[in-house]
Amino acid sequence: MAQEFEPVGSTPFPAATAADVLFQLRCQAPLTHIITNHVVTNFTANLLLAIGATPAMLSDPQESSEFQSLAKALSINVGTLSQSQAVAIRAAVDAALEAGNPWVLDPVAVGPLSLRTRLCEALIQQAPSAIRGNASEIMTLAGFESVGRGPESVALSDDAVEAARSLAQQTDAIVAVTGARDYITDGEQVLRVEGGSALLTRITGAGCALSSLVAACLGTGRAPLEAAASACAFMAAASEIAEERSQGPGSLSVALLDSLYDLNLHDLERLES
Ligand SMILES: Nc1ncnc2c1ncn2[C@@H]1O[C@H](COP(=O)(O)OP(=O)(O)O)[C@@H](O)[C@H]1O
Ligand SMILES: Cc1ncsc1CCOP(=O)(O)O
Ligand SMILES: [Mg+2]
Repeated sequence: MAQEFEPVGSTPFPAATAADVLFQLRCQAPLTHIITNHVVTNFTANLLLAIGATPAMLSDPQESSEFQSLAKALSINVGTLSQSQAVAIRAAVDAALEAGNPWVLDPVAVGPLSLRTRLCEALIQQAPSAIRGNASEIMTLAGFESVGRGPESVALSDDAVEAARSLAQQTDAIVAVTGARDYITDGEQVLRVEGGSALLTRITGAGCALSSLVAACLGTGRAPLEAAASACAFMAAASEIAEERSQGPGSLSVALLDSLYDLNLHDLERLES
């Protein structure tokens, strides 16, 4: 349920636009190449399939490069990065740019760890279409002061809006900073998605899967700001319904797949009330 809160400069994202992107997503089922961490691979693939996208998890450097001629979008996540995965990520991003495909970065736990931090700093110079992270990650990547605690945020998304805007201006990417409220910005306009379920923080992979859902929405060819905000709205609406149907984190993650499967305009409109 939406709260009485109007952060200066942000506007609520309309349900009707999200429903339109959902329709396009289901019509096109965009093939989305995902290089992600080994904690969330299965959950991410199931989540994309449930809503109607087509995930493909490939991580060999040569195949990652070749696959971009087939895929519509690429999702990169550094959650369990290794030196060899970094090679595949670089190959895939180069190929995505070559093919003209949109690509999304999820900078999991960027900051305290050098391998992923150096890679993320290099990747944001490579024209990502969107960057999705929690408040700590977005603040760190934007060069704002922040203390991270591994993959979990220690900051509020409400306090990371300026960092998100700054990062968007630095990179020309859409930046989505998520948390109790999600903010999605192109550096000027800031859209807001409210609602959802705090129980999402009690299962692993909600943020990672959301980043891949952003990539799938971008793969429809929709304008990146609307595509990224739509993915956030899908997760918020579906998790709100899933929480009502579940008893805790275990049943929530199953109920989330079910509610994404039959998500509709009516569900998305609940976020506005
Ligand atoms: N307190 C909360 N209430 C409702 N939804 C939340 C809350 N915290 C996070 N979420 C949602 O959980 C998903 C993952 O976001 P987040 O926790 O910020 O990412 P990460 O898992 O990368 O840390 C997003 O859809 C976000 O809106
Ligand atoms: C627990 C964990 N450890 C490394 S990656 C990862 C998953 C993080 O998932 P999310 O960022 O979606 O919470
Ligand atoms: Mg994360």
